[in-house]
Amino acid sequence: MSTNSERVLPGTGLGAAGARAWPLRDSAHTRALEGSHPAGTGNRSLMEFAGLALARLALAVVPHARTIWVACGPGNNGGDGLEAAAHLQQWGKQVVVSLAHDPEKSSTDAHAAWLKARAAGVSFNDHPPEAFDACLDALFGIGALRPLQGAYADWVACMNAASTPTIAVDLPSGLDADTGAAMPMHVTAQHTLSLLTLKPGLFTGGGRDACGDIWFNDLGVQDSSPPQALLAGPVAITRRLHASHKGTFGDVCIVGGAPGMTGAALLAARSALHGGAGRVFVCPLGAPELTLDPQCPELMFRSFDDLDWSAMTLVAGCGGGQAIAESLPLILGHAKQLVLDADALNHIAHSPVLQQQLAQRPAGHTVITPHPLEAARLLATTAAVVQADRLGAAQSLAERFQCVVVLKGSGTVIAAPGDIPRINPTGNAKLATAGTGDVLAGLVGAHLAAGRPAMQAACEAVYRHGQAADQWQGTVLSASQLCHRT
Ligand SMILES: NC(=O)C1=CN([C@@H]2O[C@H](COP(=O)(O)OP(=O)(O)OC[C@H]3O[C@@H](n4cnc5c(N)ncnc54)[C@H](O)[C@@H]3O)[C@@H](O)[C@H]2O)[C@@H](O)CC1
Ligand SMILES: [K+]
Repeated sequence: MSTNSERVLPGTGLGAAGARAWPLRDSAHTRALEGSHPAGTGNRSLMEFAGLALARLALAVVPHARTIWVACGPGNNGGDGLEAAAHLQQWGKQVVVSLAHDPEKSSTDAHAAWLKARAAGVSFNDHPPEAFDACLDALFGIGALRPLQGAYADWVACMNAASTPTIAVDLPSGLDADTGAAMPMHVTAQHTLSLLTLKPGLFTGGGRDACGDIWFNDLGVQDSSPPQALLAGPVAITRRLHASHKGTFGDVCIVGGAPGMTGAALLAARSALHGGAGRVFVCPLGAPELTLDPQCPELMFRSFDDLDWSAMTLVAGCGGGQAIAESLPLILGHAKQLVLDADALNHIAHSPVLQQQLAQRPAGHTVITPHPLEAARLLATTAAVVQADRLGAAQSLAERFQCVVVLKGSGTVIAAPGDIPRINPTGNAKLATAGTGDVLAGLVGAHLAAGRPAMQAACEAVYRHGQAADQWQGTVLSASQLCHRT
């Protein structure tokens, strides 16, 4: 095995350069994998490999650190920290370890690591050193069970307040490995080294903000079993045939824009056009007099009742307000390919009849793009419940409504019935502004119109949408600027 770890993603706001499709595995699978390799590879335990990989990463990312504080918890996460502490001390660092448990009661491996750290000359102190150049958060990994209290909470506060970097062992303490839900008290690290498996919780919910740069070391254990989720990889550039015409890339029709919300429909339409659709029609429900978008004269304006949209990809919602409600039965019943966003989803959430219509649409032709509150309305729950398990919520929606679901937010989740959910690695907080959701809906429409299967269309559009924000140099990105970049 290599003790060099691989960087999977840089911290938030730094783009997803170099990202590729990684398998993500939950803690139950990780424990089963650990159980099938109790002795690691060769004659070293997995913990010994983990400790060496951690110490090497620390040397690589904080090479000039002299004093390193290692905060160790009572389980094997703490054992990893003790192994790393022994190496770093032997390599000339001044290592201070804090423990709040009796090491005589640790697991066999963690006890052996404690003896090694003592033999190496590591200092032990039950409170953090007055000054330290870097810290290893080895408090809790996949075994964190309850909110952190007492000394553990104090140590987390100390790490988070320090101006020096924290490297989280396996995952930041207080973050749920499977869901990315962060406890009120959790570590905010600059680097996280995920061990043995890459956990889904690092990439969604509170994960990205808590982890910083995400690194991975498989500890020499190869795992070819199906993952519980996938990190979505970059979009392949598709070659457009020379012998193409505007019909080749499909027609998109945007239905939305209730009075005062015409801009939402225009944003979706411009985005579909710049996203590669052959022709884009707009049905602005609140502004029938509108016949031209001067900034995008390619768009064609029609009344919804007069347009033959039966062979088009429809994008419905986009500032549709109350006006979209009366068209939804027709749209759900007859649209060939369909993207449902915002107000369309809110109306569906309130109507069992529309819900049934949605679930009965032909498989593989519908994408819904809810944010957490819209997802909560559809699931008859709260946004907090959705955010506590974003993967689970997206998969439930996909199964219940038999469609592809794009659950927006930090680490957008894309789920389809019977498929492995994807977590998107691109995007940043510049997207947290009005209209970016309309841009995404239009872009999904363009990818569907180009003939992509619904899951692929959704994954590609979400990746490109986030990538455009990652590549944007300014600090503020408006939705209309975003339209042109995707
Ligand atoms: N699973 C694996 O394959 C491997 C695991 N390793 C490490 O071991 C970790 C998992 O070890 P464990 O299962 O021992 O779990 P943890 O080390 O995450 O913690 C579990 C221990 O903490 C206690 N605990 C949980 N929440 C607490 C709280 N709020 N306050 C006080 N005590 C609390 C539990 O009672 C238990 O004793 C991984 O995250 C990883 O760092 C590595 O050694 C290598 C391989
Ligand atoms: K940790």
